[in-house]
Amino acid sequence: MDTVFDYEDIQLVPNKCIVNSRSECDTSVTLGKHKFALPVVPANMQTIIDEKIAIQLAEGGYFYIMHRFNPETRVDFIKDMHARGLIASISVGVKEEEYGFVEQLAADGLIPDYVTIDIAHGHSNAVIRMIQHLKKHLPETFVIAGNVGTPEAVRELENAGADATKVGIGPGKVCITKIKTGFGTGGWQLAALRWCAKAATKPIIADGGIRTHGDIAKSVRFGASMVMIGSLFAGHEESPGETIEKDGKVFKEYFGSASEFQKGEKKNVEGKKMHVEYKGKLQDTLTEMQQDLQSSISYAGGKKLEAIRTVDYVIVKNSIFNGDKVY
Ligand SMILES: NC(=O)C1=CN([C@@H]2O[C@H](COP(=O)(O)OP(=O)(O)OC[C@H]3O[C@@H](n4cnc5c(N)ncnc54)[C@H](OP(=O)(O)O)[C@@H]3O)[C@@H](O)[C@H]2O)C=CC1
Ligand SMILES: Nc1nc2c(ncn2[C@@H]2O[C@H](COP(=O)(O)O)[C@@H](O)[C@H]2O)c(=O)[nH]1
Repeated sequence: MDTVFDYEDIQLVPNKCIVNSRSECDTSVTLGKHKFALPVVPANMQTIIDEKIAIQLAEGGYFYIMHRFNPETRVDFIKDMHARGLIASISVGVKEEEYGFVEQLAADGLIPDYVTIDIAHGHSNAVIRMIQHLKKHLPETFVIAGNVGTPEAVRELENAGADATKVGIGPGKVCITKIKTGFGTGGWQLAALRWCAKAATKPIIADGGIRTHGDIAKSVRFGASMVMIGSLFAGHEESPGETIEKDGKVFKEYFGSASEFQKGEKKNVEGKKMHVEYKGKLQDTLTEMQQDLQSSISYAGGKKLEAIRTVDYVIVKNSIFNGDKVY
């Protein structure tokens, strides 16, 4: 591993513009059999997505991944999404009961379009076994496996049959893995993404650490096909979770999937809870993200997302904000 860096340390270098308007730039991306409006997916966390948001995103042409924390609702969720003519994209864990769940889906002919194996330490035999189980019983389903932070892990999960791997251990806003265990890609997520992308032969989803819309373009430059985002999607009108008022300002809760609040117990806690300022409508954020990414594509000197993948970059080591606050 050579030089490491993170989102803050990088600036992309502009190329000559070839469009007359940023609206000419196409931010769409294909993952598996479907095309989506943005290379962005809200995190599969309980304070980020619920059934209503999943429908809103799918109807709007955005990718989504439903979380796995109400396991008993997943069958009806798949049926409902398919009845509406929408993609069904769910998450699973690796505990014993999940094997039976996958077999039941296959027996009932309920085939999710996407299944994400959502585990903290994805470079494990438990995840490899689940990939193989999914591929055996649901061969048509696109399987996303994670999370990992090394090229070895990407190769092993791809070889086991994963259609995409999710990279990011510890860079999340409500993550405390890096502090509690000393491990992860926190602080060097962008470099880890580049390292993993060099080994990957299938799509990579960069997960965690996105703090500004420009970080999406940087992720694409360093090899991501899709970017998973939690904190920037927290705090919207539609966001699940408690709303509080403090000093005349409205906040909404955002908690980690490995937090005490999610688990209901203080065991192997690797996540925390925070309150984020109310952000208004989710669609407004998605629209702004799309406009910013269209602008990124224009600076890359192209009309499509692919233009970003080859731009030059410089390492500026934590100086790009120059004391400015972004949000
Ligand atoms: N992206 C990230 O950086 C991180 C994300 N998370 C999120 O938190 C949620 C909970 O994750 P997770 O605890 O994996 O899920 P689960 O609580 O469902 O645990 C899955 C299984 O893996 C075992 N397990 C968990 N961590 C380890 C480990 N480090 N080594 C060996 N076995 C392990 C668990 O056993 P046991 O509990 O007995 O060890 C359990 O049997 C997920 O949504 C995940 O995405 C959590 C931490 C980091
Ligand atoms: N270490 C932990 N990571 C977590 C936990 N819950 C979720 N996550 C990861 O964070 C990203 C979102 O990151 P953000 O910077 O965009 O907010 C999410 O997709 C998970 O991979 C947790 O409890 N601990």
